[in-house]
Amino acid sequence: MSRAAHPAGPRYADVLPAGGVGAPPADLNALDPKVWPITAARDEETGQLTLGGLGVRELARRQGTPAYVLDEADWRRRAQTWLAAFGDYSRDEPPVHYAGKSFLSKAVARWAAEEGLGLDVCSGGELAIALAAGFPAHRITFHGNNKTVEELTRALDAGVGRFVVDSQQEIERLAQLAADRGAVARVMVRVTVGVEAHTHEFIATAHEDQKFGFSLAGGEAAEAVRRVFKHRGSLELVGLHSHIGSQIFDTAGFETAAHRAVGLLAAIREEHGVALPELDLGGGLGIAYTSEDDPEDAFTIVASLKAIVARECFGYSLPTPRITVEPGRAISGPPGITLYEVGTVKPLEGLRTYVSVDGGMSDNIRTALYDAEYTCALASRTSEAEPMLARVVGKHCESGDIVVKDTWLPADVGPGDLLAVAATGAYCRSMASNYNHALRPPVLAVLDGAERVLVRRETEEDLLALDLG
Ligand SMILES: Cc1ncc(COP(=O)(O)O)c(C=O)c1O
Ligand SMILES: N[C@@H](CCCC[NH3+])C(=O)O
Repeated sequence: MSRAAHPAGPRYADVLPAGGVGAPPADLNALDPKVWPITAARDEETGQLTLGGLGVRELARRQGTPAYVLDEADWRRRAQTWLAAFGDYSRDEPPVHYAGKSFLSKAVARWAAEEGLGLDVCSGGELAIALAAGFPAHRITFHGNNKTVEELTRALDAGVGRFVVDSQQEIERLAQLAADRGAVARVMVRVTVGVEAHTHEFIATAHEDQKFGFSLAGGEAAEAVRRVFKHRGSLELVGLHSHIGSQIFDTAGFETAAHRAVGLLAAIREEHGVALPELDLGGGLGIAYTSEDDPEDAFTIVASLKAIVARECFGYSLPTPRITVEPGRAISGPPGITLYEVGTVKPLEGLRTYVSVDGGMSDNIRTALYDAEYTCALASRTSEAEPMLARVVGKHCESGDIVVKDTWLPADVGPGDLLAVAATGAYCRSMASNYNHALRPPVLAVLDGAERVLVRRETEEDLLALDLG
């Protein structure tokens, strides 16, 4: 082992593992395939991380840091896998709708279109990107608890395929807007199924005390269905929608959600004589942010969802509806990494070493917001230095500006080194901010040894252009 470059910093043997960090991995240079994109590898000669056949040193030299890098092959493979898990389906009604909130750009919308996915958007902005990319409108689902009249109008005019209605007011608004145009909007009713998903409070969405959906227990969901049926000329009810939260590993939550949603489907048939054709169980399928996470594969999840719904429907002698899902993170998360350059290293005696990078909470708010955990690796080279307990922090004026709370890095990490944080393809660029007037990093796609800028880096001119003085 080489000598540590920061002798004042804690050695792993001297400190208790903090905040869930386990013992250091046997090989700090290894890239766990569960966590890193499929094409991630170490260059044999230089030791640098390569992605899509490109070395990160050259990439950083050309494009600068911080930068989000997306492995296009991995993204597409995940989309294909989710669709394949469903077997046969109509191309006009794909069973998998990619949740664009996780990350959407025109190129990504085109990848989704080419792979045959549907697309879930939840704002006028996401809709605008999808339409600008030429995404087929009939494969778009429009979500949101407070869609504006302008957004609904635009979506109706564009021919959006499904509206997931989320309030009584919205049902009335949409019915009116559709009637004004002589159109019929295809609608799903979002049902709050009362499931306590085992995930962070801020990303759980099916317990009673939150803003999304119509409560099943309170009877609001049945009332919403009645209201939609009242507007038969302008609204067509195509199914029910349930989304229980994010980063979920345990299918028990989906099981309960399906049980309760199918109960409502049965009640609807009883009351209205209609068996609705579709049940959307939402997204939320977990991914491996660290080697400790063990997500099920898409085939296992889909088979289990299908079996649960079929069993529940059999119990009610109901025809089994078409099942749809809306994975965001499970498609876009693992293919993405963030590349940073180290600026300063500050060993704190007896505690840990703070490694400051050139980004932070403005490009990844998930650590501060959800206590999210990430995996980080020295990317510009390999190192045989001993492991040091590190916290990777950003450059913002905030002590909670943490990118990776606890990680083991080689003790010789220093200024100029590149660090890569894995699984940042979802909810990092899409939740990025300009805090401290930071310039949001670019999104680069890498494939077969070439990179393409999907979203360019912001410039000071961009900042100044918004500020009218
Ligand atoms: C309605 C809905 N569908 C799908 C998703 C996508 O979730 P995830 O990216 O965790 O799969 C979300 C976000 O949580 C959501 O709110
Ligand atoms: N943004 C969240 C997920 C919730 C978004 C959709 N309801 C995350 O990063 O995990």
